Amino acid sequence: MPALYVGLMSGTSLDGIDAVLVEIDETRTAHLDAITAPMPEALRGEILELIGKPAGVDLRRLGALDARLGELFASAALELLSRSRRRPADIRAIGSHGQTLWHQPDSDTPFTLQIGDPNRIAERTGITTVADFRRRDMAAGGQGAPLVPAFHHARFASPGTTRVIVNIGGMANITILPALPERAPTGFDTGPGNILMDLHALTHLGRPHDASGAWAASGQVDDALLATMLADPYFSLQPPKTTGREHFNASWLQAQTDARPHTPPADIQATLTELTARSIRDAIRQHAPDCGHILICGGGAHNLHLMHRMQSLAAPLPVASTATCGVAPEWVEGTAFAWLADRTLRGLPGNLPSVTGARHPVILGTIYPGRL
Ligand SMILES: Nc1ncnc2c1ncn2[C@@H]1O[C@H](COP(=O)(O)OP(=O)(O)OP(=O)(O)O)[C@@H](O)[C@H]1O
Ligand SMILES: CC(=O)N[C@H]1[C@@H]2OC[C@@H](O2)[C@@H](O)[C@@H]1O[C@H](C)C(=O)O
Repeated sequence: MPALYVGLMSGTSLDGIDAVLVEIDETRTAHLDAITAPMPEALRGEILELIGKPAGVDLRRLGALDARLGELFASAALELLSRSRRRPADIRAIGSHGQTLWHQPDSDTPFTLQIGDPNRIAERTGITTVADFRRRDMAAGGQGAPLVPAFHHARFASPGTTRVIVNIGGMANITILPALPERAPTGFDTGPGNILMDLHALTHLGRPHDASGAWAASGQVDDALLATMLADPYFSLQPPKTTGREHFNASWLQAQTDARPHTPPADIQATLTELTARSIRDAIRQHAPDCGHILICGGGAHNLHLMHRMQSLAAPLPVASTATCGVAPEWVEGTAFAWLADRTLRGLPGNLPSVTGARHPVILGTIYPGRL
């Protein structure tokens, strides 16, 4: 019997909350409807302030933010239901990723912190909510990310062809789906996705992103700057590996551009776009030399200049959007968290140890019951 789920995703770009209505049965996952609820500017500012000054966190603000984000996630789910004319009773569960505030998998005490109180989501919507997906994988020795590769495998694997799924959100991550179905998928974060381009566009254009990459397309790549950026040790680390705003952030960008004070802003944008495209291409070349097909998802799929650069760097390999395989690129992550919630409710593991480095597969997440 198919069941309906809602996937909620608020990613590292902080551009909004994706809420996706998904129908799942034994053999198929189909997304039926979706909305993006805007992230209120004040909340976005508070999140960035907390992430930017981790040593000076005010616990009262952190607690309040957790509660307010939970309410916002609940509102996004209810808005989606009202738009698609469904009642809470029609929905088996919500899978909520939460908002990552900090992710530190490689320290003495590894931890990852997502907020957006799931109790509030369950209480406001009355729907059973699954959340806190990353920490069990980390407790089992994994990176706690990326988690979407298991869904990529279920939805996009194509026996006979090695496919690479590339998510270009704030950060970028790849999933390698081997041609031989008996081989386990692999994957990792390749580095920055849109985050550095977004930061630079905000500073110089006053806009949250470089629409379609038009500004980057007007500039020239600064090869020396690109080489310095690519020399960042993260790019040569071997997987399993994950990264985030803790490393690739405004200070990182400032340090890079300070070293090249004469490079015009449009050229820096062209170079940042090239950094994203090159680091993804290099990761695919090194880790999936037999790749036959690249599929792109995440908001970066809407950056035409970035897509052209990916196509040109990967040629003759075909590079296409996941839309060509039936899932619009902006809804893949939300759909994945609905799928992961279904795995949890069915008592099935959601992590891939071959991706996260965990010692073994685990059932991910915590279940917050809906209304009686
Ligand atoms: N039309 C567009 N032109 C250029 N860039 C775009 C466009 N639409 C979306 N983007 C980019 O996509 C980003 C959002 O992508 P997405 O929602 O996949 O990220 P996320 O889920 O927040 O991040 P992550 O996957 O790292 O958690 C925006 O911040 C912007 O940079
Ligand atoms: C800690 C965290 O939130 N990581 C995100 C982030 O955004 C992209 C990349 O870095 C990926 O590792 C992960 O998200 C996706 C949804 C994942 O877990 O697959």
